[in-house]
Amino acid sequence: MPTNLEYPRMMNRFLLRSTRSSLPMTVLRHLRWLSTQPIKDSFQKVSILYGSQTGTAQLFAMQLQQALQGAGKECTMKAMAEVPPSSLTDDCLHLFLISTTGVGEFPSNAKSFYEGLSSSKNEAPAIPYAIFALGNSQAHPNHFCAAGKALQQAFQAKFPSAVQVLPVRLGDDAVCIDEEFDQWQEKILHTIAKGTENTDGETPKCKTSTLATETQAPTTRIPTNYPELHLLAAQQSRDDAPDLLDIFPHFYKENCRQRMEITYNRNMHPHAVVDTGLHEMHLSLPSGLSYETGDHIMIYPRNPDLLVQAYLSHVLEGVDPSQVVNEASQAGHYPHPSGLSVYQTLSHCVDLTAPPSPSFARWLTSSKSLEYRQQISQPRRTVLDLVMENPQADKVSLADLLYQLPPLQPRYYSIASAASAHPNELYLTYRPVHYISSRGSLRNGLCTTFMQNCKPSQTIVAGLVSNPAFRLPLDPQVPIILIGGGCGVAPIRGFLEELVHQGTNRPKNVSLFLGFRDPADQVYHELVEESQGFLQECHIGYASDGSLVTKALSRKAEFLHQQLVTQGAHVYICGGAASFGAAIRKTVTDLLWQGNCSGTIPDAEVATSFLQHMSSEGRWHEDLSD
Ligand SMILES: Cc1cc2nc3c(=O)[nH]c(=O)nc-3n(C[C@H](O)[C@H](O)[C@H](O)COP(=O)(O)O)c2cc1C
Repeated sequence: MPTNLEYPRMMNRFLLRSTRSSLPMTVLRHLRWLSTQPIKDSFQKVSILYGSQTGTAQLFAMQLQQALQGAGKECTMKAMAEVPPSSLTDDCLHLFLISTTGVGEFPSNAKSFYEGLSSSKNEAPAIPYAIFALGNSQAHPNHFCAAGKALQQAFQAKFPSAVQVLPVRLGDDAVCIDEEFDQWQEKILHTIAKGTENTDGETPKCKTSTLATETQAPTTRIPTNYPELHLLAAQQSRDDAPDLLDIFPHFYKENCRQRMEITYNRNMHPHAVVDTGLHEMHLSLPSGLSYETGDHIMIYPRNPDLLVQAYLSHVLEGVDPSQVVNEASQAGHYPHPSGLSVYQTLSHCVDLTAPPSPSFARWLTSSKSLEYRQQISQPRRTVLDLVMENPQADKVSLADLLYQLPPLQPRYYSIASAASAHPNELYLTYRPVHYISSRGSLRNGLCTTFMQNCKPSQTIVAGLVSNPAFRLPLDPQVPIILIGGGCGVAPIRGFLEELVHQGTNRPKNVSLFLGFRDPADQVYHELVEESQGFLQECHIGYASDGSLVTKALSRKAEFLHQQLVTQGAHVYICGGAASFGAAIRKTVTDLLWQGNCSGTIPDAEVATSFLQHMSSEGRWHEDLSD
């Protein structure tokens, strides 16, 4: 799920609902079993296990650990890969936080656990456990929380005696995952408290039927129970260092430990009054590094200096930015590299633009009845905003910030060039995000603004990410349908360039449907012209005059029906998940059955399963952003 365009997380459409009557039999069986077991001792010890690709599940795991330790529990936290399934015991509650990556895949630090579980023999004891799954339903509707669901199924199949103490919770990036996690965490604390308080022999009750629908705000926690930070006098300040590669290379993911030089970075529409047009960046590849057309790239941004200064002046008044956060003191709990100065940590390691978690926001605003989505996450209010708006509130310590804010994560982008045409460099197409929040403040996308401000000859820290599910078919006779909206043109540009580079023998069997805001966004005229030799259909439309891609697709219903149903075409959809991706999926589903061209797809249900079948056959490819 690349983000050539950074949008704030899409907000709530629906809440997950789970009722006891809709629970599978296996879960009901476990719940009945649970109600007869003396579980209070199991909950004295808690083990948190996370599988996280870009850090969110890990951050939630850390918050959970602090909340549990604050509640007096003995609590460990590890990546799932560090723990073999055979080591799980029944004297400890196991809490899994697991995201989904790739196309329905396990994060790399959870894969070995799942493989071990899948090959286990059914001899495990009654292990108590609960799962919080992370995913994005808009960007990945067919693989939503696939890893979390697969983990639960493997538990049920392989460890039939294991006890699921809460139904699996599917946290959705497209809704408000921080709030969903907060509610789940509250349930966990509540369940544990009930289990351990239950000293009179009464059996603990697991209120499964209401768990996923209750939305009352948690009120109790104040996030201050983390270990103390030890600060040392500055040795030598390197605050101007553009990255941490020389200072702390392990800060970056393994495939991201290289600098790439920017050779070109330009607004493709230089006369625009507002600088939100499509931009193109070229990066020179270090020797030995190669990519395939359709791959992604991860880029590490840093917080703008002005923002770091603002936090130092208004939030952390009196903190010396050159002091070094001491290595020895944090004993494995500190979430950032120790040995860095406060300034470096604020620049590179914490996301200063992220909204605080629900509990931190409540604490900052001294409000227990805060409407988190409406008041914090939708307008993307930051700790800086809340501190400046609530001068009477308690002072935020350096530890509050460093333990509570999400770690600054790399952002994914689709590569916009063909590897065959540019083996030593790659292109990115991105749109700088600047928008006015619902409370009237100007917001800038962190990574796109960082990229926009980069100059040629500067370097950035980046890494290639293979995307094997997003490749052109090897057989040139197979028809191809490319559908892109806005920044979704990036991977399509790569494919067109690849096809042009393959030469003139290609049959005329590629259809191109591109949609932009207005004609100024159509920055790839020349490439489209060069592609005419193999383009069977070519539609370029603009929202500004109503010539939408969905309308063009509907006009071509019969042709598309034939391509999809009888010609075995491959379809590629690239753009925003919530707006573009969902609209294209609906249009294609409708045209498949409403045109009733062949009579083989009689209704919407059959059309939907036809698309799912295309997806499992590897003919329906999506590259959608949040
Ligand atoms: C490259 C990539 C691929 C993803 N694939 C899926 C997916 O197949 N299914 C899904 O539900 N969510 C998917 N997501 C969304 C993540 O699961 C979601 O953003 C989650 O909060 C990330 O958690 P993490 O930072 O702990 O890895 C994907 C995200 C990225 C960046």
